[in-house]
Amino acid sequence: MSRRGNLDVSPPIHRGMKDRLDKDLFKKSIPVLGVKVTPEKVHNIMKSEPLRSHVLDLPKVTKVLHAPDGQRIIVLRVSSESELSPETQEFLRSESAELVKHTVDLDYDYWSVEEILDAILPEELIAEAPRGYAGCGHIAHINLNKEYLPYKHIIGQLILDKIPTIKTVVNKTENIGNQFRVFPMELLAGEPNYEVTHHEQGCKFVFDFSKVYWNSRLGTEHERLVNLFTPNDVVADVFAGVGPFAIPASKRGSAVLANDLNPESFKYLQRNIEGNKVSRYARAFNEDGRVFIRKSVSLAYDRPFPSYIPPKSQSERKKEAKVQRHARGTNVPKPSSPENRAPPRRRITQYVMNLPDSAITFLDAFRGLLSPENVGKRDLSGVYDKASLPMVHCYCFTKEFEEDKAAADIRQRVEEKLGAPLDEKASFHHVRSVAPNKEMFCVSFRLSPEVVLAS
Ligand SMILES: C[S@@+](CC[C@H](N)C(=O)[O-])C[C@H]1O[C@@H](n2cnc3c(N)ncnc32)[C@H](O)[C@@H]1O
Repeated sequence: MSRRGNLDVSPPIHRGMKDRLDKDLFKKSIPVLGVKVTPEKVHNIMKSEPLRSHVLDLPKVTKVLHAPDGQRIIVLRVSSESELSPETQEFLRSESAELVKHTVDLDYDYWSVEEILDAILPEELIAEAPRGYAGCGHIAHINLNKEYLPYKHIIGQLILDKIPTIKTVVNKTENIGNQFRVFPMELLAGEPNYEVTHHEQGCKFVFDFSKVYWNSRLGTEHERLVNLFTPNDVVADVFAGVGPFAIPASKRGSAVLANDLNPESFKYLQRNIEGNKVSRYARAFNEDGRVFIRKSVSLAYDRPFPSYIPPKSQSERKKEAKVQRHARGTNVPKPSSPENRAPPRRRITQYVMNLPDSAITFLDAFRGLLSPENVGKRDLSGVYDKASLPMVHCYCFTKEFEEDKAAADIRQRVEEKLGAPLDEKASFHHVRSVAPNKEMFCVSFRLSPEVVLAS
């Protein structure tokens, strides 16, 4: 029960309400006392020591009212005079303040999602009741356990009504997504509009939440990896989704080949590349991951990326404009752009593989990656160097919770697929606990000559 002083301000209980949220039933009138004073006295009396602690302090409820006779009423959190101490009563008399009756009316808009839910759910369901949602643009996404399903539309309507930025509420209906990691979902409340605009790492992502993979909980991991990359890198993102690694990496100057097999992800990936103005450094592909890995070296070699030019500061732009104005009409040669001087980027330096269920099973695609059978007659000498072959960042799940055991389990599965040992510098980063006995890790390692030149 929610109390303010002696007042019970919790919503009325309506257990058993299921299919439809009847907002009209959430009304409560609470009798209280008010102190009637002249407008000039309001401030001093409210702040005075004897009265201060008795003034009503409910969020969203006015504490000073205008009386029809021009006086003001300071609303108190007591319902009878006997709840005021003798000193307070004496103080009010000395100020010629009159005690009057007043009613505080609360309705549906007053209470929070949790307070109303607690008034509706059977008592045995309250402790474990869903207390939050994952937000993605204008969509709130919840994952209800089956005992809460009879209340799903009420829960959806509550979130919709109470959270101003939310326009659509969905429930994930199964835990098993399809090949593209897209989960079936049902609309609980709001508009059936699933195209969202979501921001991460200063980039804007547009995508259809019902047709592509997106997980806002991976934001920190996306950022961690992108921070490892530099403008010297050419990154091949094998399972790119709508671009949460690829777009921020290219915005920071890395060149990126981004691939996803889901045609919907590919469509939004292209749209996000354009929308974030990174087409110079990012290209989208729509291939199976294995095919993409095999082609990646040739893709970067045949159509190298221009070197990175950092955006000019305002003062640099002004200075350049001045030089150009000065040079106009004279024979002063135009300064050559830094792009013309720096070599183009054609060597892949990083592979990102975020498909944790099965990414490890794609690792054999790196065997013979740089072999003539895979790259044809292309001359890779001077491009790839045995000592600095590409890094691979491969996401995976393991049942092992302890870092040592998890690393041993992952190492064994990775080495089996690569057909070669990982070097001792390989690192194993714990990303998050997905479920009991399901830990997500990222293993990062450098490809070895033995693997990439295997026949
Ligand atoms: C777990 S999501 C990761 C997406 C994105 N990188 C992220 O971090 O949010 C895996 C992605 O792999 C794509 N995918 C699944 N199977 C694939 C395959 N065989 N080849 C290429 N992409 C695939 C899915 O469509 C999905 O977008």
